[in-house]
Amino acid sequence: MIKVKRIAITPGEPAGIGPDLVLAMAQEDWPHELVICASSQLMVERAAQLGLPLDVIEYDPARPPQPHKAGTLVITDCKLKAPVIPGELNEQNGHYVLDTLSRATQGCMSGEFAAVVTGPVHKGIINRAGVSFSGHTEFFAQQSNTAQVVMMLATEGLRVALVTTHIPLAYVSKAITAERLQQIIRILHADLVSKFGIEQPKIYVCGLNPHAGEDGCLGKEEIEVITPALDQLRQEEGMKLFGPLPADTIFQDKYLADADTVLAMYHDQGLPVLKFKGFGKSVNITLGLPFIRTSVDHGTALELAGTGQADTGSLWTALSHALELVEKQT
Ligand SMILES: NC(=O)C1=CN([C@@H]2O[C@H](COP(=O)(O)OP(=O)(O)OC[C@H]3O[C@@H](n4cnc5c(N)ncnc54)[C@H](O)[C@@H]3O)[C@@H](O)[C@H]2O)C=CC1
Ligand SMILES: NCC(=O)COP(=O)(O)O
Repeated sequence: MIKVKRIAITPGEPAGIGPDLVLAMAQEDWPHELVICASSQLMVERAAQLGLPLDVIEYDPARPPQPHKAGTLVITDCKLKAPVIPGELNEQNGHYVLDTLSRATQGCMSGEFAAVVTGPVHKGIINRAGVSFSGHTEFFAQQSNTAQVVMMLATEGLRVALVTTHIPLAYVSKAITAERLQQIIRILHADLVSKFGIEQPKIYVCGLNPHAGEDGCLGKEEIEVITPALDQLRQEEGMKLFGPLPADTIFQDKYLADADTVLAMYHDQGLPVLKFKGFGKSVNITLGLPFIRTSVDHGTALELAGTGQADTGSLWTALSHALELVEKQT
């Protein structure tokens, strides 16, 4: 019999679809306890707007974890700073969102929670609230004092990891140093072995420039940085790395049938392909953190908040994936 674990869930931006999705997911039984880091008032109001039954249970860390029962929500209350209107961002609640993430981090770091699953946040409104914030990935890394983490999204038949995450395109080339690339690949390799049970991961690496630089006439990063960094890892650490290959032709069956993951150089080089294949059925996983963190593949979809039209597919995938990782760990 499996031991019941506590999984933290952060619904994210209160005016977005995160609360709706969490409420919809809560309508089924789950084998582990789900602890929602959010405002109880928000969840009760949104449940009423959606016409969903809800029995709120105040979170008690002293109580042994219980499997999640359909129609209930165990909530560790985080106070809103302002009332919420679905679909309307309010910068006064920027700090509320960060409070929910900090509560989850603190619980994951102390061992209170076995994992955290995050709903979508709105990066812009958190910045408008006066906090420099580029994403959960960077926030959790900073809060857990982790120097380097890796963003990887996965859907049926494809995993895509990123060398750079939420930075302007103009900064990407400078950010791709041999040191960073090697750190990222080591984390990716280690987690594919330990978390995904792949003995000798095969990592297919994209070039940065069109046609992977075309022998240097369309850009020199492949020759000066990427190829030497990969060669060193192949020779000294025995990793199975392929490339750098042109990003416009790497995503074809010939390579994907063999690849355990594709490593893209930047956000919009890899994620559009992944989302074209599996938007709404993908999970975002942060590798290299001292705890398990999975997330949805989509954003706040403000126009759908409170309508009951938002699709729960990605949250379901993210939660199922977190539970798999938790069970594998034990
Ligand atoms: N995990 C996270 O916290 C993420 C947050 N974001 C943030 O979300 C905000 C809005 O970003 P957008 O680029 O507009 O992306 P979005 O994912 O919110 O919306 C893109 C399109 O997909 C639709 N959509 C998204 N999720 C859906 C769902 N579950 N069911 C049905 N339709 C859905 C929306 O209605 C819209 O048409 C931004 O601030 C962005 O930074 C974006 C991606 C991930
Ligand atoms: N495109 C992924 C995204 O924006 C979510 O990033 P994060 O908030 O999980 O770091």
